[in-house]
Amino acid sequence: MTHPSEVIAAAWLPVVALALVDEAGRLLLQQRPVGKHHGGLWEFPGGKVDAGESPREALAREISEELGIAVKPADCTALLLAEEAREEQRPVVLMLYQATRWHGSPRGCEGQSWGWFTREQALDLPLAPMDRDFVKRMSI
Ligand SMILES: Nc1nc2c([nH]c(=O)n2[C@@H]2O[C@H](COP(=O)(O)OP(=O)(O)OP(=O)(O)O)[C@@H](O)[C@H]2O)c(=O)[nH]1
Repeated sequence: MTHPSEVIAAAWLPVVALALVDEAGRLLLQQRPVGKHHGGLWEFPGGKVDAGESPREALAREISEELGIAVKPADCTALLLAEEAREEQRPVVLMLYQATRWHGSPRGCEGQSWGWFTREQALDLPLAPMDRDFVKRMSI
């Protein structure tokens, strides 16, 4: 029998993203590769939740793959939620978490541009739509 969670996953795409906040209150943002959905726009690091993963497990995996740093799932706090329709594809449901603790120094493991930005600097970037909404709603 099909489990209800499989039916849900077939109808929408669960994506997690992490707002890493440094001691100065800046946010880590990275640029999406050109040619992909939202190519060239800036976003929080993260990605799709794989089958069998919890959102926080997916975050820890994606952050390690993309930035080469270790974040403990328990240090990621759920923050905000947004949803975006896509033509001919499942809508994305983006879950934003926040962390102020990690191990290691971030680097662009996938060749992406990235940096630390104040809220105002972030809002001056060409952000992905849901990410712009998140930064506006954040109280850092
Ligand atoms: N990781 C991430 N994805 C975001 C953000 N905002 C946002 O709209 N998305 C969208 O969420 C979807 C899934 O993200 P992803 O990073 O796994 O996408 P991808 O195309 O790189 O997947 P792939 O690694 O399987 O090729 C993409 O359509 C992406 O544009 C964000 O802040 N972080």
